[in-house]
Amino acid sequence: MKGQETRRLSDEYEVLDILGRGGFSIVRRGIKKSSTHHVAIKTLRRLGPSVMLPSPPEGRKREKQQQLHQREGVAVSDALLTNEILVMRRIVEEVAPHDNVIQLYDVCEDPTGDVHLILELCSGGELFDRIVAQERYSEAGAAAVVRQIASGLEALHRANIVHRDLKPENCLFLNEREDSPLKIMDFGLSSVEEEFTHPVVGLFGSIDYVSPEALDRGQGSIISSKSDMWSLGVILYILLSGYVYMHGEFSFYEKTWKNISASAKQLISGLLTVDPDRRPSANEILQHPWVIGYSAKQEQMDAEIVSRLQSFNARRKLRAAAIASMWSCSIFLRTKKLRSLVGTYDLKPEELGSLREHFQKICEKGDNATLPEFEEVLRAMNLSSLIPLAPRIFDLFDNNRDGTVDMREIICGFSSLKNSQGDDALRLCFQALPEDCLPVDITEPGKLDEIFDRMDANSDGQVTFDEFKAAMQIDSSLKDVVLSSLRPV
Ligand SMILES: Nc1ncnc2c1ncn2[C@@H]1O[C@H](COP(=O)(O)OP(=O)(O)OP(=O)(O)O)[C@@H](O)[C@H]1O
Ligand SMILES: [Ca+2]
Repeated sequence: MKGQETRRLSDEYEVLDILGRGGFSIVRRGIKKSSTHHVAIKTLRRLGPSVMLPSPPEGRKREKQQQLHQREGVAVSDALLTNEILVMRRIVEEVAPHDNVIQLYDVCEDPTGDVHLILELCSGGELFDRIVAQERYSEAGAAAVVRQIASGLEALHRANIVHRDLKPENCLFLNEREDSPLKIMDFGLSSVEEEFTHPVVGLFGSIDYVSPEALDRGQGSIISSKSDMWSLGVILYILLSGYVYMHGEFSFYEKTWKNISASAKQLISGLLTVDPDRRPSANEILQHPWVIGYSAKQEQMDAEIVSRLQSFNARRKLRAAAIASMWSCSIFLRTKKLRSLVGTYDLKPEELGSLREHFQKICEKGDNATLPEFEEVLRAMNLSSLIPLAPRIFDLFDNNRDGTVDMREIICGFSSLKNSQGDDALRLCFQALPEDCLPVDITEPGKLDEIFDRMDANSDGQVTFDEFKAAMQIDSSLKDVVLSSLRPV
């Protein structure tokens, strides 16, 4: 990684298509202009003035602590962002390059405060996607996966970095080749063992893979590198059975596990040991006979396990898609701001339809509009009273600060303006979105209700803060919704 000075992303990189979205980030493909090297660009948005990319080796610890403490009063999204950058920098200094840890090439910071992490591009897909697509799947194949994750963890743990959100979605293959390295990524929730980590960081993370000591926030529960080993145990449990591991319900049910080698079961039992001190370390399991491949079976896994794994993966993806749609919740929150700008500007359904048409006609590049294009749409619709406000409205919707807005979001915003009830607004949001950008089932009758019911634990038709918090802990992806709502607009 080179110099720390603030440089604009667009000077050095050409930004291409979207690879994925996170809670308050967007990841896009990019090309380094000077070398045509392909990269992934993860853009994180921050509040307030630009701070603290550099950190000199001497007295680094104290300085970082101060920086974090100083920022304690700021938004959650900011604390997480700061954390991710600190951890990535530590990886650059003490871990990289490593075959199984995502590499950070560079950091760019825009004058607006947005930070772009220039990362190694992983184009080989997610861990489980590849496993279920394989024609042959054996214990030996699963062992190769565990070996790679353990090897990455060993290097991270040696640098005192705890990932804290290890899950299959955060393991990507570098390329399409069969022998592609598997990379651990997404350090947004990670921590450095001997350093201060903003407590808010611990609020998030996927409950399915989290260790008992991380779950129990009581006194004396210390999150250490052993917490990652638990998560690896859960991943392995799923890899070899196709069953989701439930806390406290851990068994090697006779029928499912009868063909799995004793050595693999012994490893799982070790990793899923409640007492972290008795749980093996990454370094230790790298010597384990099953992990090195010595005692891992070569035979094709039972068809039943493979098909269960496939359906687990499908369900997981569907859930992720539904939750990604909930991300549109943020549209609702933004609508409030829009209302404060333009009042209850009532657009009739026909007008909404024509807004969409105009956008489609005028926007050159698919769904995204520039400010002049947006103004042109307003003029075409005889909404000239809104033109003086156009830059501010535009700004409200320009999530990633790239000078364009997604016209679908603007339509959603306007369509929900007159409906002050959140529920209705949300429903409208989904209706206004073109069908092809929604997960298939979200428009099904009852689907949205289901999502709300899930959050509304006492069924009084309202989601209290406590219910919301509980839902967030059960389903970490809900943090997307929260974070988007905290995102500055
Ligand atoms: N280096 C990369 N190469 C290819 N795709 C990537 C890369 N980094 C991230 N992605 C894609 O972008 C998505 C979001 O990235 P990431 O998980 O880092 O964001 P996040 O904000 O931490 O998300 P979350 O915490 O919600 O999982 C990933 O699921 C993945 O599909
Ligand atoms: Ca992620």
